[in-house]
Amino acid sequence: MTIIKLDATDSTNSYLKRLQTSENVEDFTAVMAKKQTQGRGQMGAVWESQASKNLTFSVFKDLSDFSLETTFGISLAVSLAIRKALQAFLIPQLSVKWPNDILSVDKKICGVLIENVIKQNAITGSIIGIGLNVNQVAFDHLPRASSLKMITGTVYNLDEMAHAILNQLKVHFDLLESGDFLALKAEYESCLFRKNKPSTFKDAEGSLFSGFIKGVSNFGNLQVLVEDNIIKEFDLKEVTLMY
Ligand SMILES: O=C(O)CCCC[C@@H]1SC[C@@H]2NC(=O)N[C@@H]21
Repeated sequence: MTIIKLDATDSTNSYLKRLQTSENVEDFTAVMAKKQTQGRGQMGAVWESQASKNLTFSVFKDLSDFSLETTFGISLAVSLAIRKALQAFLIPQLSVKWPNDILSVDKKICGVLIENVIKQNAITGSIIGIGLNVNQVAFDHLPRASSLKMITGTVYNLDEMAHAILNQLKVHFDLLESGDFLALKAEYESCLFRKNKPSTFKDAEGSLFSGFIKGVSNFGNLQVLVEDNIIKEFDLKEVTLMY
């Protein structure tokens, strides 16, 4: 597993995307940058991260020989791999906020941006961008963000953390490849943030509604009990969990 280390780039996801169009990139090649000038988050958001304090890295997963039933499998493997790696560092109360934010003690410590590489109408690879807040100690205007250092008081080595996540990514993609999709989904649902708790959501029009998260579909849609016996499914563009 090659790790390319950069002092700065626009976005490690964009860097890896460019690299794989110009050369043959091996499975699990990773790009790590001390600083991103245009870090990207989900749904077009900006990802901000203090230089040299956190992990901002992207991993290329070759999917050309991978039989993938649904792309949600990638999301499952990635979220659970990060969670497992962090468990080994004894990070407390880890949960996954749908679809793939990692929380500790109900605060967001890690965001994931998965971008698929499509060639001739088929998904041939995935660029998995991981922003893990490690040693940063303040997040102005982001009251729900935190870092490993803020939670445990420990300063962590970024290289060690990256290797631990890479190893777990490999383990979890192997599980996915050997047909463990439903087992991974069950594990994901067992650590799903606010599952079965009364929660408030915002729909695409901006209206609030309440319900209980029950799980996820095989395609990764969030299943919410909105009224007695009525479960509705939402995709990422259709709903935001307001906590
Ligand atoms: O929660 C989110 O919105 C996803 C954040 C993903 C951030 C990471 S940092 C490394 C990689 N490069 C990027 O530009 N984004 C991802």
